[in-house]
Amino acid sequence: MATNSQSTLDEVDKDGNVKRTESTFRGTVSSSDPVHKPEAGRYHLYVCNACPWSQRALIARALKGLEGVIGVSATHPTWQKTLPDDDNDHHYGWAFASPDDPPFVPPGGYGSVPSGPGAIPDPLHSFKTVRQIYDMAVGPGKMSKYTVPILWDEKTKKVVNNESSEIIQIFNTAFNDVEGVGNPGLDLAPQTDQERAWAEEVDDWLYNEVCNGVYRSGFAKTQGAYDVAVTSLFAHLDKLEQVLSTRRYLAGDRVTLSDVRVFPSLVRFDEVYNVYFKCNKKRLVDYPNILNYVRDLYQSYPEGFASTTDMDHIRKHYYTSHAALNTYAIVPVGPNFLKTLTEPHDRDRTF
Ligand SMILES: N[C@@H](CCC(=O)N[C@@H](CS)C(=O)NCC(=O)O)C(=O)O
Repeated sequence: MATNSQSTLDEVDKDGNVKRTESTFRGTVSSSDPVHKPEAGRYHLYVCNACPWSQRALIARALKGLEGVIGVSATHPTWQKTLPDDDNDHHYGWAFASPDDPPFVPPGGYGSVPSGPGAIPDPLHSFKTVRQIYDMAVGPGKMSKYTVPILWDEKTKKVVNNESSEIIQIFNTAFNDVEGVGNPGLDLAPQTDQERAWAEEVDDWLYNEVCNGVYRSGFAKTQGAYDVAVTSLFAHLDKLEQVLSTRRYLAGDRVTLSDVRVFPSLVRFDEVYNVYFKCNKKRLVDYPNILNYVRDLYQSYPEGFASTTDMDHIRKHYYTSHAALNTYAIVPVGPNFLKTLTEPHDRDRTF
């Protein structure tokens, strides 16, 4: 396993398999937590709109109506040098910008990328990079990776949690008694023991083989590692297609956290993973049930699923951030998947 990997791109074992390290901060917000109590205006969410794990947090925040209670900042989609004045530091990662700032030059030195309207600078500390957030929380040089999303506690100046699957659970439960929450009664958790067991199983294989499976395919550093990852990815997309032939949502008769977890990976598939990560055995549009499921979420819950889908940032980020994979930072034309998403679906008639 590569040590001190500074990005998922470099987290590979000796056989070229991607091995994602666990998230570091696993705290929670709760009235029974000794430190992080639920309060309006105390917590801030740092994201990149292009990042699927960040979009999970944005969807949960929007569905629960937490916009007035938890602020958000969104980085520029193109990675930058995070210590630009230090010639001995070679880390590239997330940097903040405002839509009026000059375009960023991608890491390979070619091209020029405007932030687009989706970038939101940091209002709390005017942080220039995500690296500075971690440096403030734990001190410089303590972290080897600087990932988003981050749930930040402004009162203690600490990172509460940087694991998307847990941030969405915090958003679902922690702030329901706080004034100003738009949708405190909405429960995104599975409701019965049976649904909970099923959700756990589905979440597990979807995370390993699909959501992370696209990265295991796209960042693999040997043919063998890629072959294993991509074969399993399509076997599990076939399985998802089957699952969605008998149920409208993943884990129950309404939207749950399982849908929140998988949607961001599916919505990126045809624009990015199919091309950039070499996941091109099939496209998402070749799976009728999956396609209509994504359309259903996008159209039926636009505040959660559509408003948080920033296809401009999605396309810009992947194609312009990794000099080793796309030196000249050319963004391919794409199939206009957003248009496909607005076309009619059959889910309400089928279920
Ligand atoms: N397990 C984390 C993964 C977060 C993650 O890998 N985020 C990516 C963005 S898509 C990141 O910030 N990568 C920075 C890097 O690899 O240097 C979660 O689900 O929250």
